[in-house]
Amino acid sequence: MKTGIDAIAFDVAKLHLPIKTLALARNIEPEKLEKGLGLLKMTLPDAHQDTVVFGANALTKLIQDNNLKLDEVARIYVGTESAIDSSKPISSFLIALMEQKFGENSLSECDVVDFTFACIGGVDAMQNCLDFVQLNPTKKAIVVTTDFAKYDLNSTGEYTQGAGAVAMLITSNPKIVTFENHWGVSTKGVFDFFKPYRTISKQEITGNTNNESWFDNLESEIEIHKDQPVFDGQYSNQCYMDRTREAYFSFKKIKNTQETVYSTWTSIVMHLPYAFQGRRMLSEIYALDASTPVLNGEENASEYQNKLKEISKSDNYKTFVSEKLQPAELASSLIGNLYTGSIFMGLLSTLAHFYDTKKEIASEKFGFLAYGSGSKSKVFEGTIQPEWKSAIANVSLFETLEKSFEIDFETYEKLHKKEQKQSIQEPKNEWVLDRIETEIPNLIGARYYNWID
Ligand SMILES: CC(C)(COP(=O)([O-])OP(=O)([O-])OC[C@H]1O[C@@H](n2cnc3c(N)ncnc32)[C@H](O)[C@@H]1OP(=O)([O-])[O-])[C@@H](O)C(=O)NCCC(=O)NCCSC(=O)C[C@@](C)(O)CC(=O)[O-]
Repeated sequence: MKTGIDAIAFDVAKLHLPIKTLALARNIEPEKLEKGLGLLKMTLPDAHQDTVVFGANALTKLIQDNNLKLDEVARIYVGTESAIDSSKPISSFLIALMEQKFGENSLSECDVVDFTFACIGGVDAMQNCLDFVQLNPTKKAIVVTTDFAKYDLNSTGEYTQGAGAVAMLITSNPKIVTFENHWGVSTKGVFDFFKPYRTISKQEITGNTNNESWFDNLESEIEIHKDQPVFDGQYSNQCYMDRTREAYFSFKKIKNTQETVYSTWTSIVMHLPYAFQGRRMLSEIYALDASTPVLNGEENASEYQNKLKEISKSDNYKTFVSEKLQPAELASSLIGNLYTGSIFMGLLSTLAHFYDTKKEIASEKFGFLAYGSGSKSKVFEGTIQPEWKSAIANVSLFETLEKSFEIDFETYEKLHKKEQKQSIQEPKNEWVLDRIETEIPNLIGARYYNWID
């Protein structure tokens, strides 16, 4: 029995800063970001938005566009690394919001949970749901990925920011893509990118040495949560390359094949922290799994790197990139990093591109190379289904991204620093964060949301 993605919906932040504006403000050559990394715009949340809002908007669209009956949905599993609470998962908020809109107790028997492993949590959630549907073919599951990729101002991550969510219906005999049960995995515990609990000594804030209570904080250290990660960009690239290479060859071993695996894939969909990450990182796998070996294993470290550079500039590799990778990059250039949603947005971008260019891809195989910092990669493959076109006909990906609202640099910095309290765009047909409780003691921090028609 086949299992896979039956329907997709998305909600990407509707505000963007052109990359050129950021580059000029930061004294970076715009060509480096546009032509070197493939960036054109970066999206960011409006004042009324957070990751619950994006997830709830994508989920609401998925339910409405596909006339889903909520009592048929057995589970909603969320992939995120932008949780807003250390105990209450985003999926618990989503249940409450969907019941607010579609009726009390309509999801009371639905199993929900969040999966967190940096950018790969959405793939983990999906793999789990595929197994569930395999065991329970009449049941439906939903995977929601939702994140806000926020980096410190002036950091090398700043130009890779983005925000939004993707929601997918996982069923038996799906309309869009089925996945084979072959999963190449590579894992290693490293610190390439992470979001630790940070502390500031109370003494540094108050100037007092006697640990006096400060806003009810009795501890001598004040804990700080930041959305922005601690990271080492070039090291994270190396971890990305190492894990995906290992997972790729693990996948090849599981498939028990001698052939060049990537040649069997019409498109390759990778985790894209920025549009050109895939093409910059894949040249090694391209060389190592080539039918005529390009690397002989005798090279020293610098010869190896030089050969990879040479390969990545070759005409053959450029053709390979434009055929197999470029369709997935198109949306990424206009959005930025979606963390858990990036790989699924890459799939949607590829499908939307082939839909718009009228290329028939039914029965074609796609390769998927997922990565999450910390670090883990999963490599798997899927087959596009005969009804893929009708299933994405109303998704309107590029038309929606086209309507994104451009903001200026000053507004961007105000939003980033949370100084902008008023919404830039009036909300319409979407969820908004209405308020956060500050008075009632046993509800401090509770977040309340409303649907705006
Ligand atoms: C991604 C990095 C490291 C990039 O770091 P960087 O230092 O900004 O850029 P670079 O020097 O690595 O590359 C610049 C490219 O632009 C080219 N260039 C230069 N000038 C020009 C010009 N004038 N015209 C045309 N091209 C130009 C230059 O030649 C080079 O291309 P290449 O060497 O590949 O050919 C940085 O943005 C960063 O630190 N980002 C945050 C971390 C990150 O995204 N890491 C990616 C891997 S880890 C990951 O994917 C997981 C993640 C981040 O999503 C988190 C998670 O799992 O949750």
